[in-house]
Amino acid sequence: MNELQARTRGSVHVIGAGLLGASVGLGLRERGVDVTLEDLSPTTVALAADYGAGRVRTADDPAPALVVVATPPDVTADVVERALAEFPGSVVTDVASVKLAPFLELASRGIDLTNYVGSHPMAGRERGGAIMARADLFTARPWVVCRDHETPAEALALVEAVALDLGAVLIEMTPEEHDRSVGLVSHLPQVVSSLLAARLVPATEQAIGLAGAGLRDTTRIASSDPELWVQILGANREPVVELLDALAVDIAAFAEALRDPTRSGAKRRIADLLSAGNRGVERIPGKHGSSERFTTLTVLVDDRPGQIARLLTELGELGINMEDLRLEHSPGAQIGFAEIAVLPEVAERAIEGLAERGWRTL
Ligand SMILES: NC(=O)C1=CN([C@@H]2O[C@H](COP(=O)(O)OP(=O)(O)OC[C@H]3O[C@@H](n4cnc5c(N)ncnc54)[C@H](O)[C@@H]3O)[C@@H](O)[C@H]2O)C=CC1
Ligand SMILES: O=C(O)C(=O)Cc1ccc(O)cc1
Repeated sequence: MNELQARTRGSVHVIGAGLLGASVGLGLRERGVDVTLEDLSPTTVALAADYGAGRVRTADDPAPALVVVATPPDVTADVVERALAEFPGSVVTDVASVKLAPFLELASRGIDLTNYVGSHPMAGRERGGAIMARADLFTARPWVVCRDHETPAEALALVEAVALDLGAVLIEMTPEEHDRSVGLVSHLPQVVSSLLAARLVPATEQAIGLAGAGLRDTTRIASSDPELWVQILGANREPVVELLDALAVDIAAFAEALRDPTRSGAKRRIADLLSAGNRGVERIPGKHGSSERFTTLTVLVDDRPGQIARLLTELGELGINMEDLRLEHSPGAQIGFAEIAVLPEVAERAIEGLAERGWRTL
């Protein structure tokens, strides 16, 4: 086992040993953190323990330093309340996909929330369950932490230590900011993807047989668990309904323009909406060739064995860290393109260094 030094001090108790809970357990166990597991389902606890996500809590175990509540959103407030009562000296966090509803629910019950810090890792999979868990689920993914001014520094530090031990990138937000943001980047895409995929149900085999990457890209998350999403969307309905209403206006405008594209201004309206999409997609972090944070160099690569390996080695020798790589090559063509994303401040040095070594960049 790769026991890297853990930032997390003390033991962690996970309540809800499904996809998220077991993934937290697996990742922390890799760091040598003592993890105990609990679930309504004894089979889920046994499975998660068998996978190496932790062990069953015993009556002799001292209170954990941190409790991670990874149960469905509709029971999150209840489970957090119970954890705060059962472990009064422990910090309690949850990983539910919505942050305002559980917080307001807890606050309305008059519970002391000093030791509660809501959080949300922006990482998941289409299917839940311990069997789908992965130790690296959170690697390089944002992990939102919702503190308030009364959150003790040690409580915040403990939740942050767990997120960092799991390889995540910390982001602080208020519950309201969080829910608005995920409404746009996670909940609206889920609805659109599901509704789009639902159009395929009555389609002929012949039509479905023509499906390619475009349809796969836009419908991947339509395989998500409806039960979980009914809860998430219900708990974040205000921002999501607002976004859906705005999208419906755009869809109606698009259809109207397309109904008679010969009408004056119609083609421009269509082009404007499509190019707004181009600008939007370019803002997605990590999307190829797009991130504002990186400069993309296109390097011409001869279609000979070992060329890409040589290019990467030589970039390494130049001390250039590659942030992203995309290869483009048409079968049969004598040349390919390696699109390499680098930090803007090293782009010029990379171009010069590569030119000196005989590479052609566009
Ligand atoms: N699935 C995803 O992609 C993501 C989910 N989340 C959030 O993580 C939380 C868990 O989701 P998943 O791990 O996907 O679900 P899951 O269904 O894989 O696991 C949830 C587990 O909680 C257990 N459980 C339910 N009620 C309980 C209770 N009262 N006490 C103890 N255990 C209980 C269930 O038996 C189940 O094993 C949810 O709040 C969800 O919003 C956050 C990020 C991504
Ligand atoms: O598939 C994806 O793009 C995800 O990132 C999944 C996901 C689902 C629910 C969340 O609350 C957070 C992340």
